[in-house]
Amino acid sequence: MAIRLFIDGAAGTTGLEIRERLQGRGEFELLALDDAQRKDESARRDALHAADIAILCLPDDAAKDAVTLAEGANTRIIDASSAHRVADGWTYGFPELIGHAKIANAQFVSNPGCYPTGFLALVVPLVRVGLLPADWPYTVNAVSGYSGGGNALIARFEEDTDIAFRAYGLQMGHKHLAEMQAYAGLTHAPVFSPSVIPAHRGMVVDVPLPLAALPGRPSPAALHAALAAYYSDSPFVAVAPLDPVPGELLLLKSAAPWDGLTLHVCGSADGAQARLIARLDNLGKGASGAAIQNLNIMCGLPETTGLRL
Ligand SMILES: NC(=O)C1=CN([C@@H]2O[C@H](COP(=O)(O)OP(=O)(O)OC[C@H]3O[C@@H](n4cnc5c(N)ncnc54)[C@H](OP(=O)(O)O)[C@@H]3O)[C@@H](O)[C@H]2O)C=CC1
Ligand SMILES: CC(=O)N[C@@H](CCC(=O)OP(=O)(O)O)C(=O)O
Repeated sequence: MAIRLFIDGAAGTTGLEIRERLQGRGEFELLALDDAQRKDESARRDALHAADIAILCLPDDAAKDAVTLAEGANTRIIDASSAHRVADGWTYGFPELIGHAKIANAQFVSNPGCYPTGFLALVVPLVRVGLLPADWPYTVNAVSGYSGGGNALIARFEEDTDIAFRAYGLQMGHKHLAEMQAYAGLTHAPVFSPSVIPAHRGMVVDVPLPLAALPGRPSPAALHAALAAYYSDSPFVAVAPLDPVPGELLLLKSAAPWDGLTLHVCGSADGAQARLIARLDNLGKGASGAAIQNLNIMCGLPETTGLRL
């Protein structure tokens, strides 16, 4: 029997990409609400109760409401919003870091944020093996395609084509800080500089490291070897070769949807400095691709999404 799936927020940016990834997936029966009903509480409650699994692609407040509406049903929930990332009773849906078994058995799974996906993929394995300290004040510089801000930011960038670069998070309180700190087990929240470029999708997350000032002075080669070993079996995460250090990394405006995540260790010749850099699609491994990966794991299906990795 097909697994009944309800996407609450199916008309939004993340929901739409999830639906696209599910095309041709006969294991799932999609419960859909038409435009007149998609924000109707009683129709949403009915769909949330009828579904085996619901994926929430909603603003945070609406995602919390959806969880309340689903009360009394055994529906398993994947929440793409940031409402439950560090909440009790929720499993953080980052299989490569949390473990597949926890996600397979969870009722409530919270999809990671797009920026934390890059940051945590780079830092967690290295903190775990003691190559990077948990009490270092890390910095994170990142750029995102404008689809990262959903329909509202897409409309803004498509209407105002004069914007060449948008720095934000300037009050230092970005909503992704909590999950970055919590899942890396850091003493201090990182200093986070997010920004948006006039491309629809794509993301670069850059963690600069003054290696010579770190305890034990880890070498770029040691960082690279640890990441390569950690992700050696991952279908989603690739670690680029250490040598040669690329002259440049590009995000292309024409980039196609992509569910992979590529990690780079760029070290200076004397080993005194390095930049850990993650490249991903904010709508792929950063959102919709990760939701499908979690859905597959929760249903005991192969975890890959069918999209290029
Ligand atoms: N875009 C991205 O790259 C990423 C997004 N996310 C998260 O995923 C979630 C969805 O984001 P995204 O798809 O980008 O946002 P969008 O704004 O593109 O889509 C949100 C959708 O939710 C609908 N919606 C809003 N309120 C309600 C409600 N009360 N009941 C039912 N539907 C409602 C909206 O409808 P309407 O437009 O008519 O109001 C819209 O269709 C957010 O929490 C976001 O932070 C996470 C990782 C990356
Ligand atoms: C470019 C842009 O605006 N990006 C979003 C993050 C997108 C994301 O990861 O969504 P969550 O809200 O679910 O964490 C932001 O910075 O708020």
